[in-house]
Amino acid sequence: MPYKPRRSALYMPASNAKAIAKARTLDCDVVILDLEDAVAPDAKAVAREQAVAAVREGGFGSRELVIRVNGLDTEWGADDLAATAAVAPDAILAPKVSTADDVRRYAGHLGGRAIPLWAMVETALSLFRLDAIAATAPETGLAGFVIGTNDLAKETGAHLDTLRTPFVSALGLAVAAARAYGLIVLDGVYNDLDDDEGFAVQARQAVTFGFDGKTLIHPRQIDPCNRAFTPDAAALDWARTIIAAFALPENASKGAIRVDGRMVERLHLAQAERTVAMA
Ligand SMILES: CC(C)(COP(=O)(O)OP(=O)(O)OC[C@H]1O[C@@H](n2cnc3c(N)ncnc32)[C@H](O)[C@@H]1OP(=O)(O)O)[C@@H](O)C(=O)NCCC(=O)NCCSC(=O)C[C@H](O)C(=O)O
Ligand SMILES: [Mg+2]
Repeated sequence: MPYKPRRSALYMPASNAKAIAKARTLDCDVVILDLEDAVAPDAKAVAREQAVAAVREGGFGSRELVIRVNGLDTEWGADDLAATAAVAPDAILAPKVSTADDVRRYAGHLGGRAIPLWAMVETALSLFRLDAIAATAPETGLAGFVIGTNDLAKETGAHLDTLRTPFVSALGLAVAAARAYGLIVLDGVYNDLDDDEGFAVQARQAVTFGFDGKTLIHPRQIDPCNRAFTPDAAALDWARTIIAAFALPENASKGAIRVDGRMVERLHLAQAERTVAMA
């Protein structure tokens, strides 16, 4: 499968027509039209109509277009799923997934259409069910996890700091569960819109955890996020050095070699190839 960048995934309320129009010009890899928590109850119907119209009209170029629906336990969830499944966005994002059966319920509302499902990891219960939730991928079309640190903080009573100290183990386990079943995995949002330094610190932490990208709430977070998730010149040089070393005839049958004083194995070759593809 060719590498598809999901470094920056910008949420916007689908009730905000101006934001949707602006998204077509922004440098994010993924656009998430939100029907859920960013939309007030009396704007839910308009948001749904505008999200559906946005998919129909297109104009988002190479950006992936994802719609986050309301939960199936709300009065809007089933209608959101029916309307969005009919226009088939690049993925449908299901909120507040707690169990494997929750994913099956969302998948059951897609009318048999093969639309990738992404699941929010944002309930306390989900943290104990990550393996079972991710394992539904072949049967449900589950293709991604998106972390929801705001809801996790709300449910657990934890205080969110820049480095998400209360959730470090949860973040690591979510990445591991996603990788175990071939899902993509996106980090949560950074709420402090004017704190560029804090955002950069958190984005670097997300890269360290192995996330594919980070969800965002404002256009000003896109460039620093893309920078954080794009391999820098040193990483790219090192990746190319590893690829070149394994391409030498004398290394053709070796599993581990010495490169610039470091042990390098074929698993590092695979990582190096991914780095070059990302760059
Ligand atoms: C947070 C905001 C409400 C701030 O809005 P505002 O103060 O109006 O922003 P600015 O004046 O700075 O906007 C400048 C221009 O940029 C456009 N803009 C702003 N935000 C977005 C956006 N997200 N997408 C596209 N365009 C955006 C404005 O329209 C201005 O444009 P222009 O007039 O042409 O200059 C607002 O940023 C916002 O609504 N953000 C998204 C909120 C959202 O979607 N939240 C839901 C997801 S977060 C979450 O719930 C995660 C998870 O579930 C969890 O539990 O953690
Ligand atoms: Mg949430």
